[in-house]
Formats: sequence, C-alpha cells, structure tokens
Amino acid sequence: MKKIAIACDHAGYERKLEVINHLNELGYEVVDFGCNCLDSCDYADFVHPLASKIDKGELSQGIIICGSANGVNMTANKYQQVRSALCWVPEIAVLARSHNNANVCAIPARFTSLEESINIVNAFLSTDFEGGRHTRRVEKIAIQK
Ligand SMILES: O=C(CO)[C@H](O)[C@H](O)[C@H](O)COP(=O)(O)O
Repeated sequence: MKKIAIACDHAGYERKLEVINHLNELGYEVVDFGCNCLDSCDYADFVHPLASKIDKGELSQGIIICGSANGVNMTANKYQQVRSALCWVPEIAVLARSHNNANVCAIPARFTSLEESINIVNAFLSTDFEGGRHTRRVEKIAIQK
C-alpha cells in the first residue's frame, strides 16, 4: 500500500482530517504527524518530524497544512532532501511535481476551500516529474558543501 505523510497546525487541523479521508479513499496508508486538535499550536513541532522522515528517505511524500501554508512550508524546506511546494491551485501542484520534483505539498487551509484542497492533492499525487532539463535545475537547489 502507498504511504504518505501528513502534518498540520491548528489552522489546518480540520482540513487535514478531510484530506486524510480522501487519501484513504485513494488507497493510501496515511502517516499522521499531528497536530490532533484545534488548540493553538506551533506548526514546526509537527512538520519537523515529517520532514525528517522524508529527508532520511523513510517516507517519500508528504502533505502539510496550516493557515497560509507559509509556516509549514518554511519548516519543511529546512531539510536538504525535502522539496516542499506551496500549492494554492491545482496548476501549481502540477508544476511543483513536473518541474520541481516536489515531494511535499503545502496547502493554505485558510485560503482554499475543501474542494480546492482535494483538487490540489489529486494534482500533486497524479503528476510525474518530467526530468530532462528540470533534473539539472532541481539538483542545483541542494546547497553544495
Ligand atoms: O504560518 C502561518 C502564517 O503564515 C500559518 O498560517 C499559521 O497557521 C498561522 O500563523 C496561525 O495563526 P493563528 O493566529 O495563531 O491561528
């Protein structure tokens, strides 16, 4: 069964529950890193564990959700092997996968409807990386030590 990671803060909590239901319907095993309630919390506390798993290759894809998606996205992109894309419409999710080989999709819960979020998730999960010229560009994202 395909595995996918998910995490949110309080602003993305209700949307996360809906997205989990959708992912289950698609046949995914969902690894939920929290948060697990509407109480005000700090997005980094939940995204760091998710991003660390993806950075280590223990999980291959993730969805992260907060109010604007900026906080979760900034946190996830601290990890060298994580390419987290802020996706507010499906077309951006398609490009994030096809051109940037994004492995994490950051969704702004306070600026998208549930339907829009589901469409973003579907676009993200159904688009392959194009490779070619984009491979060279993506490889240059990594900080050369
Ligand atoms: O990182 C964010 C803002 O760019 C996220 O949207 C958070 O969910 C937001 O900051 C939470 O705001 P709140 O007023 O504490 O609910």
